[in-house]
Amino acid sequence: MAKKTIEDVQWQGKRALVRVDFNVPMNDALEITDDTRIRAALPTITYLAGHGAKVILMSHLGRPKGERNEKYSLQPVAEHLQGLLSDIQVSFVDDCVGDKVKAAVEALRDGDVLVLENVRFYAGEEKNDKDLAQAFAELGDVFVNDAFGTAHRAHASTAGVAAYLPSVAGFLMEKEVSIMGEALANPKRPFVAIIGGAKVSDKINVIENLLPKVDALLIGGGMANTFLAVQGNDMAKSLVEADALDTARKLLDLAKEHNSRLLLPTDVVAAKQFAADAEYTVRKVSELAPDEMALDIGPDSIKAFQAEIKGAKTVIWNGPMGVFEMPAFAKGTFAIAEAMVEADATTIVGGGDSVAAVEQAGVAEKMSHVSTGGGASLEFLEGKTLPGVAAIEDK
Ligand SMILES: Nc1ncnc2c1ncn2[C@@H]1O[C@H](COP(=O)(O)OP(=O)(O)OP(=O)(O)O)[C@@H](O)[C@H]1O
Ligand SMILES: O=C(O)[C@H](O)COP(=O)(O)O
Repeated sequence: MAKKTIEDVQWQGKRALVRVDFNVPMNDALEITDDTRIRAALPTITYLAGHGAKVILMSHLGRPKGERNEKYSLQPVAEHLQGLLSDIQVSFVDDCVGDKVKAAVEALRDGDVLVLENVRFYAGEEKNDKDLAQAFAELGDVFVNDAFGTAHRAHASTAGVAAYLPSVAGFLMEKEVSIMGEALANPKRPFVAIIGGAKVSDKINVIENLLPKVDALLIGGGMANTFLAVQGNDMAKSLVEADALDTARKLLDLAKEHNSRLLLPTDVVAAKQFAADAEYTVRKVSELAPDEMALDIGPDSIKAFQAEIKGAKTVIWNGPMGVFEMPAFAKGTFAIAEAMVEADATTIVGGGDSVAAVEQAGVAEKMSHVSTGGGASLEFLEGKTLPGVAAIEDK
């Protein structure tokens, strides 16, 4: 990528102020239930420590609304990080600015790691407050942004601080932006995108941005119902967004305009109740009974989608094909994941439920890239410039 990275800096003895995205899920006992985001930051942390930097990590956790709240403390995350980094000394300080934090930074030896308390305990963080950004900047010599998952937020610790320090990307940020950026700007073809999830309205901009670029766009999940309704199918009790019918029509026209093939399901798995134990049956999309709803793509659609994926050289996927939380309606989603694993292609899974699905299927390691960003990867696929990326210096 055309941005400076941690490899462009001489680190020995310098203070690396690193924004990471340690916004990890936790249970009521404050145990981390998925540490993917912490592990994803390790290459940057070990590189910096290994090159003699004093490593100062800042992150948000949850949405504490500008107030200190122990439920959102990063202390358990710091402890978990120490468990992952047995050769490196990791300490924690229960604030993220001020004299106590400055003293903790002073006490660091080259190669040590310090985790600061949640930056969202200060209201200025989300307001991108200049004073807070400056207070962060005083803690480091160079700012490293490795928080791709938060790069769509213009906050004091993601964007504001970059005005006061030399700013470079960490390895995770570099990987996310270069793999997804390259796929969008210069894809190996055929380029196939698969979009699913509940609503068309959440993904309009993604579809608009992808249609001119892709060779084929496969649409599944609840959002496909709205397109199928526009095409004259009676979707019965299925989730259809009445407000998005015009939009769906325009997107179908846009596909024609760009000569991109837009594939919709031809059959679905239908049930009478939205329930895990509901009886289900396979129906052509034109043959739903009045009391049925479509909850997954059907076997013919799976075959058609798989054939597209099999022939592709680049595949990007965002959003499940059905209600994958219920095993009866998860086959379409898992079949897409399997097809991507088998394809001889660059395979990218962007954000949210599709990432959960590839993890459940145990195939995350077999994809070229699984993004650590939910909202951030969606905005990236929309073609937006992410403030956290824009703030990093160009090469
Ligand atoms: N046919 C369907 N009918 C109703 N709900 C559906 C259908 N297909 C998928 N869903 C639901 O859509 C939800 C996922 O939609 P969403 O748009 O949030 O996905 P996503 O792109 O992965 O988003 P996020 O990043 O917010 O997780 C899942 O909970 C799934 O059960
Ligand atoms: O989990 C995420 O998507 C990021 O950490 C950003 O969190 P936010 O939506 O609370 O800003």
